[in-house]
Amino acid sequence: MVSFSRSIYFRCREGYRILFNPVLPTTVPWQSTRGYARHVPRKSSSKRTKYEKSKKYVKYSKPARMILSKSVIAPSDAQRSRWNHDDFRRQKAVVKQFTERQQSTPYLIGPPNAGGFSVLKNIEYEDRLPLNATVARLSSFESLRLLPVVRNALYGRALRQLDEKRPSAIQALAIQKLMRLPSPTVRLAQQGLLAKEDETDEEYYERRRYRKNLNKMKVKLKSFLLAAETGSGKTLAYLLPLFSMLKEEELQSAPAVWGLPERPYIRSIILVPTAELVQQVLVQVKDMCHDIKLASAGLSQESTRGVADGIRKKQIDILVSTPVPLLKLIHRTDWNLLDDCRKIVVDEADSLMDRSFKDETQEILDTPPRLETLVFCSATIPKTFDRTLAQKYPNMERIVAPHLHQIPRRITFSTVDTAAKPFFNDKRKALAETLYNLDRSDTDPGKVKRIVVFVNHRESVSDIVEYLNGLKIPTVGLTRDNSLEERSSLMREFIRPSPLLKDAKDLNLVTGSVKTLRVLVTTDIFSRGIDMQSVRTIILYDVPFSSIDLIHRAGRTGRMGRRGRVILLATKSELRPWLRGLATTINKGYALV
Ligand SMILES: Nc1ncnc2c1ncn2[C@@H]1O[C@H](COP(=O)(O)OP(=O)(O)OP(=O)(O)O)[C@@H](O)[C@H]1O
Repeated sequence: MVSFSRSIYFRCREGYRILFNPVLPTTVPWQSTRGYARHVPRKSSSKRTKYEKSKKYVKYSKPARMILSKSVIAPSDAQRSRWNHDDFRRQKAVVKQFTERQQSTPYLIGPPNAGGFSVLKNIEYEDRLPLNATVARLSSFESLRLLPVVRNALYGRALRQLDEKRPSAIQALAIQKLMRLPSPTVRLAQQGLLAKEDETDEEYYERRRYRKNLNKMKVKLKSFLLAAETGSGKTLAYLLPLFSMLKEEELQSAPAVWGLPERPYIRSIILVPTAELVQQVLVQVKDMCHDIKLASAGLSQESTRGVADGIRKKQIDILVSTPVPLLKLIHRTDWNLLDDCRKIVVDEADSLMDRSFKDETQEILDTPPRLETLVFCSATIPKTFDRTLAQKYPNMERIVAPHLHQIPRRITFSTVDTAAKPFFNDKRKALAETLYNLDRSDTDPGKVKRIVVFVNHRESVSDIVEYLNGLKIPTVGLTRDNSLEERSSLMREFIRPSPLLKDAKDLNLVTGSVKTLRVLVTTDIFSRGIDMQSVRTIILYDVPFSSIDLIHRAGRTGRMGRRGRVILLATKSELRPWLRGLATTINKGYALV
């Protein structure tokens, strides 16, 4: 094996070539090496793309890391003869030229030839919020501008099991930014333009006149994007400021702020993509709102018509909903149901703004006449989502956590080559063997080990469940075809802490061939947002369609500081060079693209 220290061209995703100059010689295949990279136009001018010919074409190099494949490190004679010796001189020049630009941390350019897998926006280090200074300063909830009633509910309800209650990075940054200015409604109250309990008739008419004029003025919408890695506490990052803002508005004015006291209203909405997430978020909202004294409700495709119609008659501070049922309700109502809605949170925003949901979500966002605060929240920023946001909300404030698009380093990622002996490309065999190994491993001693297996298509679920149960490995399957009750009861089981083995007789573990496992086989319906705290191992039975799916599926484990393990099963045809390098990329903590 030769030591490799020379420039090398890579064909990168967009079809351009990248000239990569390693700084250190490397001899180990798949080793990630540090160097400098720049785009290089194709030699033949007829083959150059419009962009390569344009003046905008960027010529400078950037610090970069690359996973080098075997053919690069141990090249064949034919490959070696193609290398141009001039490159070596050029490499020196490039490095010299860009030593001043070295301050930024090296980033991963992305797996070469990764096809459609890489779809995320590459976020430069400079665009990620610096963690150290700001977050160190905001290391306790007391240092954040939250109403005491909200902080008490947080300590007494959401984080009651924790001895040390500290905000996560995204929570500190989000609360600080969202609570920076009083909301327009609070400002109106401070100017005496909102109803008071004991106002005289003159005051009332005076105030209505002012308000009428103010209402005609367009409210300036403040929009935010909260983006942080999975399991980093984004739900509380938007809930705490939302509770605080709503309560602050209430405390500044009499109950009649929102119109006549008897009139129904919806003051804020949290949009989520699935009925399971409505349930999960609503449980947390209701739990805290019990102490904070705010009214909440939930709406999803599983809600009965009676529940939906009931929402029109209530005074609701926070409505948690999926887009389509809410839109149907808006259409069925002959007044503007969202007349008083001033705040909207779009959770899992990249999914709600993609092709399947975009029109419905946007229609809801355009309905409230006086929307003041709009918060998008996501663990991934795909390129298309980024373009939509830039187009629709150019003034949006982006709160991007430093580790976005990284799979947390406490998660160990490994790949099983199912082509190897003794599986011979039989994935089901490889899965069973992996499960037997996990059964014997010493993670979670004395407890039931919960394992989630993700597949790409729901048709495969029943097949795998049948196979594993045939081998006496206790397995359940879950797809959209199951009823909401079945889905909820399984979700509850996997969300709760793992039971002790001696208490788990009903799981059939005693008669099974494995003694500690409980396996769930499912599709992407379980991959977003669901907070499965006791799941330590995720098995990716199929290679996910894209880096987005990979991040969300892997993110069901290793949540909020816990450890986890992700195992990818890949057949020979799936195990392309970039996929081999993926484990190294992830385990070294590089951001995916
Ligand atoms: N400050 C905190 N300290 C400790 N645990 C916390 C804190 N904030 C939230 N958690 C817990 O962390 C877990 C993950 O939170 P959450 O579900 O909000 O993550 P997320 O970032 O929305 O993940 P995803 O992107 O997968 O939806 C939850 O169980 C939550 O209760």
